[in-house]
Amino acid sequence: MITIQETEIKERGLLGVNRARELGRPILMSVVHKMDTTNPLSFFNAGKDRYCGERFFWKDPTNDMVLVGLGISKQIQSDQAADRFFHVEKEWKSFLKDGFIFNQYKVDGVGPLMFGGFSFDPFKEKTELWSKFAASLFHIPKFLLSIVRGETFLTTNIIFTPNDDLSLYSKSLEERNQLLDSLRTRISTKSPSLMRKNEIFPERWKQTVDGVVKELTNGPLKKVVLARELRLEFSSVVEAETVLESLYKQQPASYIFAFASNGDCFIGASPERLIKKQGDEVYSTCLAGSISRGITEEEDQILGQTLLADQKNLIEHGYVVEMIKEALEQSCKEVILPDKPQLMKMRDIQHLYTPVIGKCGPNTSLLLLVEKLHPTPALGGLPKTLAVEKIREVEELDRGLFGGPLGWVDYQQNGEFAVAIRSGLIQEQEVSLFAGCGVVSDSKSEDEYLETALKFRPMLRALGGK
Ligand SMILES: C=C(O[C@H]1C=CC=C(C(=O)O)[C@@H]1O)C(=O)O
Ligand SMILES: [Mg+2]
Repeated sequence: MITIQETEIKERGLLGVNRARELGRPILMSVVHKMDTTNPLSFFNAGKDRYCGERFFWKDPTNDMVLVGLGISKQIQSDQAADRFFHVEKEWKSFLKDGFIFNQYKVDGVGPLMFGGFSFDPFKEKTELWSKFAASLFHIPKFLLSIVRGETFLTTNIIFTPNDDLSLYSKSLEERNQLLDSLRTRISTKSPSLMRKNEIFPERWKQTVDGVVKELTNGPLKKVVLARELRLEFSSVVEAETVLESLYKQQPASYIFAFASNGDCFIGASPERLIKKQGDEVYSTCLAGSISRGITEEEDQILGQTLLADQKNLIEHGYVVEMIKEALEQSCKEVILPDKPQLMKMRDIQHLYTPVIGKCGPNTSLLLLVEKLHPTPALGGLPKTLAVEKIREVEELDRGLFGGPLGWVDYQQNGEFAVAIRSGLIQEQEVSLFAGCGVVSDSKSEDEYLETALKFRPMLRALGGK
């Protein structure tokens, strides 16, 4: 329980009202409190009725940062393609300007923070599938639960407009108390049954892979990542909280995310970091090259060793390392990475993995780094622009947020973005799953097809399918 003094209500209410009137525009007031340990899934569930299409969830693989947002106090959204990263950053900074932030904790991920993502390719024609999400979409929640390295905080964001009066502050606190009172609410854990599985044109997809392979042998394209969709139909509405709970249990080493917008929910468990910024340090990940897990420990090790020595996968991985290193060297004083990949083992799949650390200036923009990196050749290809154009031309899928940068930025401009893969889009009784694979000149379309099937598995399991 958070106790509030009467004087705080009056003083802060007055501050907000006065400044909004003085400046003649909306003003943010953000208040941070420390809380007792709270289950993040219960917090997400507590928002089910009141904030249904206005929720997000984020957990990083180390469990250092869990974020749950309920309600929307401000939305930054645009379908404009040009300079989209710059525009989001500009709007974020102008939203923070002249606001009041009551935060005594020097911890990243608390206080005002925006969560959201960018579509994979804003120049690709948008289809009905992604109609509920703007191509650049960020939410600044009304209430943010942050669990940072084991400590729990609650941020309440209030927007004072010139027409508001003192009572806005106390109303917001009332709403918060109601929310905290409903934390114990349990949701039904009954999963709907999977009725139909529809692979979207698998044979045509393989032909597209074959066509791209032919082009790769003649250059200048070296790698193109091609993705496909699996559309699922269930016996009743699929609840994001049930899927989230399953992903949380089944994929502890992944980023777990859910992002609801206008009734649809983009959800997944991605192993891939795009970029994390903490002060003047940045961290990225090269992840590309895949093989299945073994049933026995021995088989698993043999598969891992096979992957580490496989030329096709080493080339596929090497392109990602080359590009990320080069992109970070443009913004960082120092970039450190091992000279050989190691293995990252997830529940269904193992990957070639090279971690990258960079030292940048304290004022380096996180979104500028996102712009430089996205898409890495793990999702786009090499050379970057040509590969994205090729995908736009030959891929039938509207990727939307799949494969794009998804994550958060706090008011100190720290934050983290994952590459939104191993993911799906929940649309009431139906769900689309997405998976891609790196196509290089040695690729065989049948193998790539099987690799994408493996990548559907984490989401399929979480949905109760096989
Ligand atoms: C594009 C995906 O995975 C990427 C990340 C790791 C390994 C990959 C690969 O081996 O092809 C992909 O580049 C996906 O999961 O949809
Ligand atoms: Mg691959």
